[in-house]
Amino acid sequence: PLIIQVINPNTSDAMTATIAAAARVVAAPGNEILAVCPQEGAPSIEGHFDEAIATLGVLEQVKLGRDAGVDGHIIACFGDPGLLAARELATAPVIGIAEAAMHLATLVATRFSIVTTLPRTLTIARHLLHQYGFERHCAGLHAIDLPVLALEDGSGTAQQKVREQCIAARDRDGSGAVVLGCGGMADLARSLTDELGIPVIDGVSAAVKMVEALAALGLRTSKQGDLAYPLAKPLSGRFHGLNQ
Ligand SMILES: NC(=O)NC1=NC(=O)NC1=O
Repeated sequence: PLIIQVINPNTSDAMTATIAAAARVVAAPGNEILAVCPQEGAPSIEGHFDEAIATLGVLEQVKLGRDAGVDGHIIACFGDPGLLAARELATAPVIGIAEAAMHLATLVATRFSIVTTLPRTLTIARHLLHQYGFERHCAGLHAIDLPVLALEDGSGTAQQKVREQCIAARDRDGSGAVVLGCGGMADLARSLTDELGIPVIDGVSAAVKMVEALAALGLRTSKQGDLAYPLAKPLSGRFHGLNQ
């Protein structure tokens, strides 16, 4: 059995619980989901600045997980904050939910759309499409124009907006699949897939199965070249020891 660390990079416990539940639904029997979030940081991540703040907390959690011997790390925020830095620190695989969802979307459709939260985070999704090489696969990007934590306010308004944007994406973009662009949407994928009749993909569950696949194949983060462990040097103050 595996221990899979799922890191919610924001500090909102309700969203950590949503993410953890979605991960546990799909985890193979016997595999443990260790859901964590940074002790300090941003309550939600809605832009480049928030991502920079969150990255330190992600790295601290990755180090704790590695030292606890987890079999994989998942960065459960759609910006995949700190992904490559985390891979330097990690021994086990590190999967971001955006890359996981995008990869799976390309396996079931020739073109996919993305539905995310605030319009200003659309640029972050575009940057990831470029970084991962999926620009030509993405037929459209949509935002529900609600803040991330609206997904946890219990009103159902955000969930309804996600549903509307997924339907619009299916009917207007000519895409065969939709990627949910927020960790807080993780619990919506199954019901939307059934209702819309096309694959609606959540990156949390996608990442859990990718970690399981990599572990089954004996594949871990390469420590050759740029993903080798961080160079040994004395880090000062709050960063002391983080690179060890
Ligand atoms: N595009 C997003 O909504 N990104 C996110 N911000 C968070 O705090 N969690 C996410 O997944």
